[in-house]
Amino acid sequence: MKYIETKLKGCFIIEPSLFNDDRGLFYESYKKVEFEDQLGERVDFVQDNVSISKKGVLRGLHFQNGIHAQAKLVQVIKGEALDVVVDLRKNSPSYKKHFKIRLSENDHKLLFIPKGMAHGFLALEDNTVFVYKCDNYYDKASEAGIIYNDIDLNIDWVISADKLILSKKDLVLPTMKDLNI
Ligand SMILES: Cc1cn([C@H]2C[C@H](O)[C@@H](COP(=O)(O)OP(=O)(O)O[C@H]3O[C@@H](C)C(=O)[C@@H](O)[C@H]3O)O2)c(=O)[nH]c1=O
Repeated sequence: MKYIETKLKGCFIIEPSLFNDDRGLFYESYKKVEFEDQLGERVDFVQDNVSISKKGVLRGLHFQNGIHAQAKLVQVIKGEALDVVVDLRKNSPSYKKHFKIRLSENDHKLLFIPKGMAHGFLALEDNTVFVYKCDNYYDKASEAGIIYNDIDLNIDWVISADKLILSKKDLVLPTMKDLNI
């Protein structure tokens, strides 16, 4: 497995070693000892999530507040998604910067998102299956987010706004300015 740090410190792209044979494909998608060794920190995942999205569905940009903050290890096992991470760590050199990556069933890449980031993704195909591990439980009261089209972030979501499908909750998320970020 290859671990490549992104421009956001502590946020890694993971490229598994792929084993193709006559039957198909095998790869390890997560190996705790190697993962923690590469990251240089301990991460105890406690919850696994799956979401299935139609093409054009945008989920995000989400995070959980305070002690409920979550690090996430995300991947797409069917379809394709544009994954976006925003650095909200005030002391970080990449504070308020975002990183984008396409994750798909074809490249088998994963992304590790440390605590202190907002996360969202856009499904680029119907029935995109997004699978992720979290190191903290879902806590409804701690849910928070930033609106996907925040002017200061200026994220290029690659498809036009009229084709995006968002939840009612995500359509009314505040801006970074509203949140004093
Ligand atoms: C996230 C989550 C949701 N739910 C419930 C709440 C709600 O009724 C339903 C759908 O929730 P949401 O609309 O918040 O789901 P979704 O918009 O897919 O939320 C997710 O978005 C991506 C971008 C992330 O990074 C995740 O951490 C998470 O915030 O599922 C849980 O039971 N456990 C969970 O961990």
